[in-house]
Amino acid sequence: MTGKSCLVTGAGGFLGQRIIRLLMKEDLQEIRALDKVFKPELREEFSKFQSNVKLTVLEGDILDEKCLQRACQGMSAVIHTACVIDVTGHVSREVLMNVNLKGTQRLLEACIQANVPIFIHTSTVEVAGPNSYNEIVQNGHEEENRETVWTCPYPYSKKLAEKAVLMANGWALENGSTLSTCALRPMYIYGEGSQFLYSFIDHALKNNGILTHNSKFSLTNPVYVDNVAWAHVLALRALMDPIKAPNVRGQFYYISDDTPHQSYDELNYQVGKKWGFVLDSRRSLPLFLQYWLAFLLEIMSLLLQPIYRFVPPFSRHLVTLLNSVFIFPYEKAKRDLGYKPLFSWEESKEKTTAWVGSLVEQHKKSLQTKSQ
Ligand SMILES: NC(=O)c1ccc[n+]([C@@H]2O[C@H](COP(=O)([O-])OP(=O)(O)OC[C@H]3O[C@@H](n4cnc5c(N)ncnc54)[C@H](O)[C@@H]3O)[C@@H](O)[C@H]2O)c1
Repeated sequence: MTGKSCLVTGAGGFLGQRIIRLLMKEDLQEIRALDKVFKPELREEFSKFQSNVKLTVLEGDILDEKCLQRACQGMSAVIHTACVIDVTGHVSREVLMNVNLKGTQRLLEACIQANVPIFIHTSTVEVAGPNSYNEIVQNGHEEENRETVWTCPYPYSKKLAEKAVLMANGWALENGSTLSTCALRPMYIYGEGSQFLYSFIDHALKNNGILTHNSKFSLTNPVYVDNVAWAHVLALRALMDPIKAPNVRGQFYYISDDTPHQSYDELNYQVGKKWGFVLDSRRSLPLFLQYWLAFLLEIMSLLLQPIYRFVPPFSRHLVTLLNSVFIFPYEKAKRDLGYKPLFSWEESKEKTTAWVGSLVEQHKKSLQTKSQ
């Protein structure tokens, strides 16, 4: 990849910063890290990297066309992870559609104008479903062409964004060459710094160490964050490799690893048990009741819409997402990208557990300070 460069959007996020760290070890000339906002600690870490690669940090919005033009200028590739994730309904539909779909479309247009020939898009397994908790997917694969039927903004905007990216494969650039695109669909991502894991642990810390247990019926294959980041680096290498690229252009890949199949709650427990966290042992409502209750709450929200914004505590989509068997191996990524997880389950669990331990420590310290 000598003399090559890469722009990473969402570079201040959970996944984006891991991609930057791995890219710094690649044979690249320049990396541009773009995000709406960077935490000061991360900026400092980035400024201290010892590497031959030039790292430029850009603060800007992917909806800002001028910012995108500047960011894309002279780049050989774009890895697009910037996104707003929300499955609770707290973020407005408009924001999700704008950032996730319009932002992706604008970035594609900026690549055409700036002659950036490679575009790697971080999609999500959610573009494929699950559509019903009754449907069991234990060995899902790319050839099935699964598609979410939900119109809630996160899966919907991600589905349309991925379609836009894959459709753009083969587009002519201003200089006459063509754009190559591909999309990666990671499973639920865990690891140090996960905002979801953080909120589960934070909630449990305020609840005597009891972890919520509302995804009892799910069976998924979560993936460790550095393994997902690694898949992005391999996708970049593949699209830059004239021999591998023809197989990868216009394709999407499920990205998982060797993390054992488990429910989301079980994963929280696995990385929290060392610190005394336990799963809530109370019985929960049968799934079909949860689902219909969610439906009633959604109707209530719709009726109240003209006078009040009522966000239901859970939706049919969330009940389905949290209670489905939805598992996708990584065979196609292995075949085309040479993907093999960098970290085993044991290593990933150990790192994540240590991070959970640091959250527990922080919590204890903040309690001590309050009591002084
Ligand atoms: N976290 C998961 O479990 C998971 C699972 C599958 C796929 N993904 C995908 O991975 C990608 C990264 O997710 P993440 O978990 O790192 O999320 P994250 O929220 O930590 O990172 C997203 C980053 O995008 C940035 N961003 C948002 N709006 C922006 C804008 N308008 N302009 C510039 N930057 C903007 C945010 O500031 C944030 O730093 C997303 O595309 C997501 O759909 C995540």
